[in-house]
Amino acid sequence: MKKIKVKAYAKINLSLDVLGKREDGYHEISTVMQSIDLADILEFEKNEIVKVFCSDHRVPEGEDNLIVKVINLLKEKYQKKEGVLVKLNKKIPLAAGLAGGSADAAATIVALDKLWNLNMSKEEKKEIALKVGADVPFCLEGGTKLAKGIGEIFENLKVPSMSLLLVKPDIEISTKEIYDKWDRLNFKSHHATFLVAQAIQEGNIYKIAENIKNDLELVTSRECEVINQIKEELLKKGALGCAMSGSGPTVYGIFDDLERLKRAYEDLKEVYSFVFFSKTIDKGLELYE
Ligand SMILES: C[C@](O)(CO)[C@H](O)COP(=O)(O)OP(=O)(O)OC[C@H]1O[C@@H](n2ccc(N)nc2=O)[C@H](O)[C@@H]1O
Ligand SMILES: Nc1ncnc2c1ncn2[C@@H]1O[C@H](COP(=O)(O)OP(=O)(O)OP(=O)(O)O)[C@@H](O)[C@H]1O
Repeated sequence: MKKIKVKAYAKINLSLDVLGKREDGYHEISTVMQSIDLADILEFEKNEIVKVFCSDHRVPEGEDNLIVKVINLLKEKYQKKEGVLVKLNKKIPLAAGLAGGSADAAATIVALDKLWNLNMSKEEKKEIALKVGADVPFCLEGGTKLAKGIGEIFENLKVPSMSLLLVKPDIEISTKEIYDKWDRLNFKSHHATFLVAQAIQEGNIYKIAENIKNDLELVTSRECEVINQIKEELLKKGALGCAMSGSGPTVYGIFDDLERLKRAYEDLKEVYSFVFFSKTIDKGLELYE
């Protein structure tokens, strides 16, 4: 029986400017999105029924799972009667600001396109992706992108390779709540994206690290003081710069010295439940048939 295996990579936001609220409730943003070397592994196999098995029991296995959402959208669009078995080996922490569910959704689009011989165009894949979530179109493409709109209008960038330390405190964040609070709190954007994109174009990791900034950090760190604490610790331990990813709570630091990074990893893993040594990569998905 044909099986397809996909590695679905997480993302971080090297910048995130919130520019305003649209009529549909979504926010216009300007952000630099970056794939990182931290991935869920998914296996897809033809079957009569639809069933998702996940290694982490906190992940919903029914209709709320973004994988199931993609399967149902594709079944409807292409009038498919068959099902699929999906095994998800979850490595990307949940509700962490790292687009874990979105990466799984993107993986499902490319896997089912192959498994069900759908011959989807790039535009058709993107259309399904956007129906599932704002981060899913990025996860389909991956790499480094300047993203506008609600995060789906792209310009390619090429980032120099960077070593990162990710630290996630033990809290889970609702993206919707954080955007809602952004409106209520009336914060002003830092407009960091332009400077970060410029630094990337110059290939200058020091300038990138100096400028990384995420507007949503203003909201999340109000409730989770630990975010500022992690940032302070990362800087003290030699990070060139650090910021929160997405709606949080994961914080990452950029390092140019692997010895310092290793020491920071050893120290911080004694304190926080998820500490991960990662690096930037140039793709969002990897498919094995
Ligand atoms: C914070 C980021 O991760 C940064 O890349 C994204 O903007 C969020 O992307 P996502 O989690 O895929 O978002 P979705 O699942 O589509 O939306 C969750 C909720 O976040 C809010 N949302 C999301 C994206 C956006 N540009 N504006 C928003 O206001 C909406 O209230 C929406 O109901
Ligand atoms: N395949 C999936 N993997 C993880 N969570 C999923 C999945 N499908 C649905 N969910 C639900 O979505 C919630 C948010 O999960 P996810 O890990 O995608 O958040 P996130 O990384 O903060 O996303 P983003 O960065 O795109 O805002 C989870 O708490 C879970 O209930």
